[in-house]
Amino acid sequence: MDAHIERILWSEDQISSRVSELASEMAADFATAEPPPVFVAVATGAFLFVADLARRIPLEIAVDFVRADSYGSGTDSSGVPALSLDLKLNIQGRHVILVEDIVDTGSTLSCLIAHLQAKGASSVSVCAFLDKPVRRKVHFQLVGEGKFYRGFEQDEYHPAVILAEYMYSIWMLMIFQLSMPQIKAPIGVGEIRTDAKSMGISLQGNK
Ligand SMILES: O=P(O)(O)OC[C@H]1O[C@H](OP(=O)(O)OP(=O)(O)O)[C@H](O)[C@@H]1O
Repeated sequence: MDAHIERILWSEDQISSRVSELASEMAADFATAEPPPVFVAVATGAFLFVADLARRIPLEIAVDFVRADSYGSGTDSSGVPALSLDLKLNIQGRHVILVEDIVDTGSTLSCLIAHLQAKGASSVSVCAFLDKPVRRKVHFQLVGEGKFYRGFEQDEYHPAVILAEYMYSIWMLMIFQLSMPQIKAPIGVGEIRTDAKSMGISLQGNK
């Protein structure tokens, strides 16, 4: 295994058989579509995935590419993507299958689906290699009879992320407690006193 790969989620055989299943499912769904559907792959990430699908699907499909860039850094996009590569094919009245490698916040898909609909696609489906529904921020709507074909789903957070978020919550709670002035609030026969130094709460009788 390469040094930069932390862990393997799915083996080559698992991926290969899942791609074949997706191709078979789409072939059955579009068996009678005339003309056959167009694969619109989202550059750059989806180029290998669309090639694998195209080799396995027994239909005379056409392939084209689009690209939408959202200007951000690291793994979080800035939000609203802008189209930076457009189709060459005319998709007016055609069934389109938008092929993505990863669906994360959903903003890229949302932007591209609207674009394909505006170009006159009769339906827009999505075929994503990997879906991360826990990261979704933008809800995307398929067009016409469009379906969502999903290769794999990654729902869980990485343990390191869960630990980091837990430690952050504890740290924020400690800062909150330390910055609070001492509170003296009577409740019936007793009172609650917060001791900022020990961050404890004690019940004491009224004096
Ligand atoms: O659901 P979203 O939050 O919009 O993110 C998903 C998009 O982000 C990635 O592309 P990226 O912008 O990294 O470009 P690339 O494929 O050229 O690497 C990925 O390939 C998707 O297209």
